[in-house]
Amino acid sequence: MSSFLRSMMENLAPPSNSIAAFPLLLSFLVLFSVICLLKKRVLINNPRGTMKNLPPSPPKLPLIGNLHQLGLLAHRSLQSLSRKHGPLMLLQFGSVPVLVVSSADAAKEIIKVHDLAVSNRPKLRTIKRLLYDYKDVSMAPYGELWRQMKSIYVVQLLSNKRVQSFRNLREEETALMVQKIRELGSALLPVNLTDMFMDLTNGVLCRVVLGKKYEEGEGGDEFKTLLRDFNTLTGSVDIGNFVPCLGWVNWVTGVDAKIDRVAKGFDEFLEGLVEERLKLDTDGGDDGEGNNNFLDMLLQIYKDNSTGISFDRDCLKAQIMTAFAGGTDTTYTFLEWEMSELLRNPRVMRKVQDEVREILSFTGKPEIVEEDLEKMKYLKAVIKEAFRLHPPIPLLVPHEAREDIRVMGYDIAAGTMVTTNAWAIGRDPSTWDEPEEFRPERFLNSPIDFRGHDFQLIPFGAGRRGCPGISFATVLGELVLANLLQKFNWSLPGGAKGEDLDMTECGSGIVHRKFPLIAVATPR
Ligand code: HEM
Repeated sequence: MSSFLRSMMENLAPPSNSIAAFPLLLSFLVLFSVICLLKKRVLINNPRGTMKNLPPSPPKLPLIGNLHQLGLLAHRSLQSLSRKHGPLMLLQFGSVPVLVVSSADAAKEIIKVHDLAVSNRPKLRTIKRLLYDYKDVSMAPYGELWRQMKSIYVVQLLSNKRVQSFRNLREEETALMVQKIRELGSALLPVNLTDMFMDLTNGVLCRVVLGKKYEEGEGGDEFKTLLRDFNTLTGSVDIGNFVPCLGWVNWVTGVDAKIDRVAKGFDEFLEGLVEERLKLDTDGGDDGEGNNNFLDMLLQIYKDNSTGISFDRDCLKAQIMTAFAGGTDTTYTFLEWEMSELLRNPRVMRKVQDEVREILSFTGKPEIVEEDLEKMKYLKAVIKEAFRLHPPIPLLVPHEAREDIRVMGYDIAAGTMVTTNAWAIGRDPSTWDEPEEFRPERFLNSPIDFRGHDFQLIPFGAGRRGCPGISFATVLGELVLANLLQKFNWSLPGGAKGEDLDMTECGSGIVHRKFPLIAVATPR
């Protein structure tokens, strides 16, 4: 409370509990608040003599601003706030201004007009410690290091040609999962699809990124735990980022110690891998995947001085971490939601099964191969619809404005964090007819795609900082889904109906199912 207000109240306060002076006190308080608000507005609007038109904001608390309004599922809380305050809304997380983007038009204007200006990432304390001082491509500030790493990802590690080259590996890992499901199904045992998808994506990413799989007993368990902790830590809100004087909270709650343990555990693991690979190289050995893996490709660039690209060992390890962590949980979460929606919607399940089975019987082949996927139009529509309703990272990855910009008539200051609510955009009734319904037909005669050109569907983000793993993730998703639908009939345990399936969400960065997806597979 300001000394002015305090002294005014002291002067006005009657000696007894008399209420006689109350209306007068109230009038003064109202007048004082109005003066304060006007003064504040003039200060905000006119720091250098120029009027600023800020986006609407909900009221905030001292010190923490709007942080208390985030809730456990931030994408949902932000959606309800944006319904009140509009598709461009300015929140305050402690000392950090945060622009929340909740409509396709607003996202389009930001990416089409201001992509370069918002291509920074905010500096977050947990990320700094887990990702080698922001040396990985996903959280590096906009600049030379990011440009070089992103071009390695786009041109070398995840180019269409490279993604094609992982085809055998994808088919092998999918066949392994199908075999496990078949065994459970034949023994009339339910299948934990969440575990199956986690193992599958873990296996694929291990082979693609590291060149080999880590099974249980070979450090595989420890690796999985580290990865789970990594994703939980990077997705959680660290209040010290926004309210520096509360930075000690993570120390008291033990989160700091956990970050140190995970960072150290991963560094030891990655260091061991790099050493092992460098030694193999000297001995002229083979790593099992014919050097067609990210680690070997990155090592080649790391050692080769003629490419014009140079990075240190920490940077190398940071890229491996990102590819692995960025690719595994997102892809398994996407498979989990996709199958959940099919189990909840038997009509759609039958229709997509008919399509997959018909195409396979037409080709006369015993197994689905990737060329067949091209013909599966309804399956592709199912995947788009699942991405619309369940983008695995509902709030995408935050950006940061590098300079002052003007969006839809509002002034946004340099340093503002920019968060896009892809989840809310996918359910916006002004864009989508019956947005809460799982209706893949809406995509059948529509050119809308999720590759970053159609802003009403952006589960992978868009623009310069958009995800380079789109083809990698979708071709795997299509192959897995087509196999599961072709080879098995699916139902829920105990004869439960689709509408009984619990769809509760959980998690803050990557949002997955709260409860594992359990289903019964009947082999055909
Ligand atoms: C369903 C699967 C996936 C989803 C939904 C997804 C989603 C995203 C999103 C929302 C972003 C941030 C975009 C933005 O800032 O605007 C991102 C960035 C990124 N993703 Fe993915 N991703 C997936 C799979 C993958 C895979 C498989 C890889 C690599 C193996 C990958 C690597 C990356 C990288 C390196 C970035 C950082 C790009 C940058 O900052 O320039 N992602 N992803």
